[in-house]
Amino acid sequence: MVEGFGARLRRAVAARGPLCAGVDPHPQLLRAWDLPADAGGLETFALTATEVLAGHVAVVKPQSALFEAHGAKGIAVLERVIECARQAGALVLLDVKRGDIGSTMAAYARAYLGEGSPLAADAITVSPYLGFGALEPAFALAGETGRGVFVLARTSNPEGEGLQRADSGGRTVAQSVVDDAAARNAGAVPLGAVGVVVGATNRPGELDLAGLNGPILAPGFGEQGAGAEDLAPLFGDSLPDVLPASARGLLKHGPDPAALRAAVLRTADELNRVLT
Ligand SMILES: O=C(O)c1cc(=O)[nH]c(=O)n1[C@@H]1O[C@H](COP(=O)(O)O)[C@@H](O)[C@H]1O
Repeated sequence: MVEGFGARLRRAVAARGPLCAGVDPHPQLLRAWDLPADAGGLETFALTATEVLAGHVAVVKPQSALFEAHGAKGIAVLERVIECARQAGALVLLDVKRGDIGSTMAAYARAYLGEGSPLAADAITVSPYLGFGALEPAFALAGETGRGVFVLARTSNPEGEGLQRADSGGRTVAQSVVDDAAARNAGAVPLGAVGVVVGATNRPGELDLAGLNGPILAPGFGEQGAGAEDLAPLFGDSLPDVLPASARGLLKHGPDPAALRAAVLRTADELNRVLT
């Protein structure tokens, strides 16, 4: 039987700490690294960043859109980033935010979670807007292959509030996503494979995460304004399952690999101090 994603993630976090390093090759960052904003620049940027970051963190999160923007060449670089991160011992959470009707979702699942697919990662981000149940093919394939799925619940951006805090039968939409994920994770040991995304920029007390039994991706840490000290008030007892994610806050320290390495080590230390 394959080892579940929850167990794989627990092991990685125990060894390296909870920081999730984003590999987001924004054109502005390429320019700041003195690279052309083309596929060649993308390749140098993404592989340099991944080689440095993936040796020190449990999870690397490449942002797919920033590779897709370069067409087929960008996708080829993304495949190499996934491989490079894996070689360096990190789990790869591919940030693709997919979500579709079930039959199409099955195709997305095969692309990103299927054994042998060139773009298969250890986990992906998905959007529940077509219904939590429409994501079932991704949950099923992730379960079979020891991979994970992170469902957007309460995102880090200010525009998410109206939709995610709307009433859904006496609870917020965001809480209903958390509850559906909890139902999917019930009984999993040590941790289920269905995670949720809850931005680190959110206010404490909005969500009940106690029964989730799954990982929580917390982007917004770093460049979007949340700091290590915000995590305990926001996540309380769920803190051990939180993966604080930062991309630009780390990547802006390149292109010097030593400076980038120092930044990721500093951030990981800061988190360890607050979280332990
Ligand atoms: O799913 C995500 O990763 C995500 C969800 C969310 O609520 N907010 C959010 O910022 N993200 C992603 O996390 C990354 C944040 O990047 P930085 O703001 O540069 O640290 C980007 O790749 C976003 O697309």
